[in-house]
Amino acid sequence: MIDAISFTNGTLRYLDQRFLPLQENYVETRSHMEAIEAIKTLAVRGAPLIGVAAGYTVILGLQSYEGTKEEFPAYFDRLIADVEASRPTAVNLFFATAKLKDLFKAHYAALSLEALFAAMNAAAVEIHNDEIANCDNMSRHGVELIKQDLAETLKTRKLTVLTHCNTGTLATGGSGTALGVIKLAWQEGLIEKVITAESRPLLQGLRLTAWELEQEKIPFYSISDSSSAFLMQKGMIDFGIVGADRIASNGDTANKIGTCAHAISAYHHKIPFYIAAPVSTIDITIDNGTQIPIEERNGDELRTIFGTQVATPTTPVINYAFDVTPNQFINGIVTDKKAVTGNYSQELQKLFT
Ligand SMILES: CSC[C@H]1O[C@H](OP(=O)(O)O)[C@H](O)[C@@H]1O
Repeated sequence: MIDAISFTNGTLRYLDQRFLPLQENYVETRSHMEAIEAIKTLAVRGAPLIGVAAGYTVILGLQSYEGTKEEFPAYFDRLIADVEASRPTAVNLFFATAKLKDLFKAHYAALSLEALFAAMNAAAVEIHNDEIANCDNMSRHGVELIKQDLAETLKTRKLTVLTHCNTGTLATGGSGTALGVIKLAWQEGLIEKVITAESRPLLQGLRLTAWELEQEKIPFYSISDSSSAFLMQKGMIDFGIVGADRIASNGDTANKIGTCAHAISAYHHKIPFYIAAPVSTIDITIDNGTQIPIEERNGDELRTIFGTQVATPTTPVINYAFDVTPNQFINGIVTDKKAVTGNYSQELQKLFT
């Protein structure tokens, strides 16, 4: 399996995703500021992997601390704030920092800094291991849902599935969320081919999902984001499955920009459209998608393509990194605990009991 991220002997090692698939550059660092920059620049990306990286980034910050125990709370607050400022939408990042903040609150007074840091280090490793395990559970639940919902089609032929952005090993450290479901469905003989939307502007679909599918020898075609409606109209897509960066308690889902257009088109063409995400991506504290902070990124991501200027430097740009798909366009939310369908407000809440 691709080694997207690891933490060994106090050193964070990650595969810099900005240069894939043409260059496989691994980076090692012991600097939490460098790790934060890696998250900001999408060298490390993908909601679950951002959560894993956030945990390890805090550990790097702890390793750099040289002050007294009395001075530590102020340092820890700044460290957490810097990590949480790296990317605002993927709730997995805040899920990870919340775990570490809870450990601080519970144990700072009683433990030595050494013991507290050891407990936080163990928690960061647990977050990573959990995300890997989540993928396997999610994949199983997703395949069962596909077998159920597409049973009629499966009687006569295999399926063609649309996906968007990258939700595989590069986004999770495990087999993947949506792409993990796709990989298992392929292994079980359910999939004919994958249609991977390029995912402008940073092309996670064209670059990263295509690279993962090539590694897995799964047949696929890449398409421009704007092609999905036409392929659906021509009957070339049987279902869609994508990841998520934050899911509201009513099932409204934030995911890579372009997702909502695919979902609305799928709804119009009566094609099932699913979200696959670990429970750590669900923000049960918010009622609906309007409350999800949507990251706006530098307009140069559109004005240039990987260093080549394609628009004038003064071209005005609106560059939202994510959009929000209303729950009415989502046929099911596949999590590591179960596949949720029906009344999301009720059913998602049950995942936390
Ligand atoms: C496993 S879901 C990953 C999720 O994260 C991606 O965003 P980014 O590449 O900007 O980190 C995209 O929204 C994926 O769906």
